[in-house]
Amino acid sequence: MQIFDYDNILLLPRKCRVESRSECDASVTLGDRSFRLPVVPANMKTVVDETISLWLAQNGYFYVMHRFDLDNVAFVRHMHAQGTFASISLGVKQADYDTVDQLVAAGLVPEYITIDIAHGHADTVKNMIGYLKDKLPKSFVIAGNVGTPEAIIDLENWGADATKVGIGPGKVCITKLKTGFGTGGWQLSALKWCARVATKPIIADGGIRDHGDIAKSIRFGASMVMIGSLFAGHEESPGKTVEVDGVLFKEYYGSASDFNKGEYKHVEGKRILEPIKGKLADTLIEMEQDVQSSISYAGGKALMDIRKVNYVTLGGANEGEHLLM
Ligand SMILES: NC(=O)C1=CN([C@@H]2O[C@H](COP(=O)(O)OP(=O)(O)OC[C@H]3O[C@@H](n4cnc5c(N)ncnc54)[C@H](OP(=O)(O)O)[C@@H]3O)[C@@H](O)[C@H]2O)C=CC1
Ligand SMILES: Nc1nc2c(ncn2[C@@H]2O[C@H](COP(=O)(O)O)[C@@H](O)[C@H]2O)c(=O)[nH]1
Repeated sequence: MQIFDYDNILLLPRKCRVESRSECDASVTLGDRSFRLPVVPANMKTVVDETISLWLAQNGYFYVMHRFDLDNVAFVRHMHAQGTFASISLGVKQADYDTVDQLVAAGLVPEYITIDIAHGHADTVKNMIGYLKDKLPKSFVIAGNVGTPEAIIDLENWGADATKVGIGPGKVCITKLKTGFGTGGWQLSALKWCARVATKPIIADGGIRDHGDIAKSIRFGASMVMIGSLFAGHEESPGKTVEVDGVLFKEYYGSASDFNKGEYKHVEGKRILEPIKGKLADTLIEMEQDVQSSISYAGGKALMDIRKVNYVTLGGANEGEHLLM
């Protein structure tokens, strides 16, 4: 198996089929909804909050609300009252089963539910998927995180409608250092490996550092990418604003960091500062334009045309050209 990451790959252009990049459609379908971009901000406390979730939903973007110190029932009710879809996260503990029961009792059906735990290839996830499919059969269930084809096959067989791939590639992840496991450093080829067996959408989660990495993820089998660090440093970002030598930053911490957990136990995340770079809406527009450019370089008009391109690997033993035959 070839091992590579975002920095070791470049996609190869095909003859252009548009006169303007505005003809290229960056939208993607997940479940029975279509979204402007194949990008979702990470379901982390320093990346999304209720206000950002509502704004994203109302402006044609997918979102996944985080699950920490949150009343999921009130959140779903609020989103539905605003006329938008509800997309929540759950864990696998008794409190999460209680949340499902409360949603059912209140007659609330979230359109999207993401089961979000560190080691998603687990019977606890199997049981939660089964519970959701029984109690909330109309909800679209995303399950993760995983990093192997075996896990993709199991999660799909257990009933997940989409899977999330990425164990430790994130900017505030320390899973690799603390446990010796994960896809950190080879996330893109792990995605390729997983995509070979997937029959349902994959969300590639973590490790995106540049907008071009979105197209690379699509090329290697993702339907969507989840991004934390590139979204954490905006004026509206929920993290605390910190001033260092006259420069403004936003704090960005891992969901498995002591900052999120409130205790130092099974810590697999850290806290960093991201420079503030303006408004979230502007970054999303720039991302859309960059994905449109990617589609045009792919010689296409639609997002999935990116899947048709060849690529080269740069540096290392795998260096060379890779042609689609
Ligand atoms: N994508 C990634 O690489 C990672 C992401 N995270 C994020 O951090 C947050 C917290 O995750 P998590 O700690 O799973 O959530 P929770 O604290 O809600 O734990 C979920 C359940 O899984 C158990 N659990 C957690 N890790 C493992 C493991 N390695 N093996 C067996 N059981 C495990 C926990 O029990 P117990 O704690 O008693 O073991 C608990 O019962 C999530 O948002 C997650 O996505 C965390 C680490 C890696
Ligand atoms: N190993 C850990 N992974 C974490 C933690 N908190 C979040 N995450 C994952 O990172 C991505 C975001 O990655 P980025 O490279 O875009 O910043 C996020 O979606 C989670 O999957 C953590 O504490 N430890």
